[in-house]
Amino acid sequence: MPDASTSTVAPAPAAGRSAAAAQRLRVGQFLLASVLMGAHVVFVISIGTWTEVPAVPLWSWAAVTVATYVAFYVALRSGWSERLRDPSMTQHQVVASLVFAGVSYLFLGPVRGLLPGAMLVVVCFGMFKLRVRTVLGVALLGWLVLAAAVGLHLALAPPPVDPTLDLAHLFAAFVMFMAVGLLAGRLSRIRARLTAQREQLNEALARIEALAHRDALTGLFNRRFADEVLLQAVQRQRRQPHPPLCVAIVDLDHFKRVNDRHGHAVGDAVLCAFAKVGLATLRNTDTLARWGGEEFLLILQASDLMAAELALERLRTAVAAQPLALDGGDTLPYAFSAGLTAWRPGDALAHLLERADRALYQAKAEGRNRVVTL
Ligand SMILES: Nc1nc2c(ncn2[C@@H]2O[C@H](COP(=O)(O)OP(=O)(O)OP(=O)(O)O)[C@@H](O)[C@H]2O)c(=O)[nH]1
Repeated sequence: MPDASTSTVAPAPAAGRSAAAAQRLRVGQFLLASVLMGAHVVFVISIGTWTEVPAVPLWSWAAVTVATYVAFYVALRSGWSERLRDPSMTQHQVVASLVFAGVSYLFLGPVRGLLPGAMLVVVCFGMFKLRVRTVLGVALLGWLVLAAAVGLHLALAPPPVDPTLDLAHLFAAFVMFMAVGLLAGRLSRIRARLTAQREQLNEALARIEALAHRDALTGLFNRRFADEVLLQAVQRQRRQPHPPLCVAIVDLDHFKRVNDRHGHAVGDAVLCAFAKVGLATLRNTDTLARWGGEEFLLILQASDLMAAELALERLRTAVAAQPLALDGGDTLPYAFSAGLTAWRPGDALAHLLERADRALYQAKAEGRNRVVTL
């Protein structure tokens, strides 16, 4: 439905997802991360039980991990996270996951070498959302937790201790984490470029839509848009005749003379001055459009003929009170004639316009600078 007000600009297209869709996406991403973390917890408990890791630290680790994920879920679903700068809590989730994963190095016995790879997946989760510095920061934190777990593992291991494998894990984890951090930098630059391009496209689209509805000279709605508004108003009138609909064709008087005496530029300035006075004088539920040349169409929705006549008289008085200021201090008075009519049951759009046109013709014939109602 076109915007029928005289003063509003065509609305820009919706620029982003709705809040509900964004929330759904956050919860979806969180559930995916939870499934992966859940699988990790099951894996660690299985390996830990199999390798006879003491039950208390193993199950405590699992309980704290699960409780933390439940807390994240509640924070997301309840909307509490909306108060945070990042309502998806990506950074919090990545940090928590890296800490829990890092600690699990202590429980994985002979398969602990798999852990740096699993932690890398967590860091990768962050790189789509977080800034480079943050990704590098959380990756380093994850690595430090892993390093502490490796240190503790070596300290607790019965002698003789061979640290080669564990230090190799640590080295590989450092290289992989930092590499992903650097890749995150590239990704973040691409993301920033895409965001800027999307904003530019949205702005361009809004401008194009506005231009498609507007007359280039006066800034009023153009004939195409007025046609759409009028057609929809007539269709609505057919379904529901009340409140009434009035239409006026407004034509500037002796406009050819203005052009001939003062030049086309002054003629253009008169058209713009009329548009300005019209926008300032009419209600913003009325639609004033340039119909062509020095002719304008005024659609008054929810106005009966008496109200419409008053509106046009108000416009006539305003136009008379504000002649165009010319260079050199002179002023150029101008006036208009208007043919006004109201929609009648059975009227098609063409009937309405034809009656308004006849009324305008009569106004011109009766001496101009007046409103005739038919
Ligand atoms: N400056 C300017 N003139 C325009 C524009 N569009 C149409 N015109 C002029 O408007 C004038 C209209 O002249 P006519 O149709 O003879 O009407 P009029 O002189 O206003 O006479 P009445 O309508 O009978 O009062 C023509 O001279 C057109 O060239 C425009 O965008 N800018």
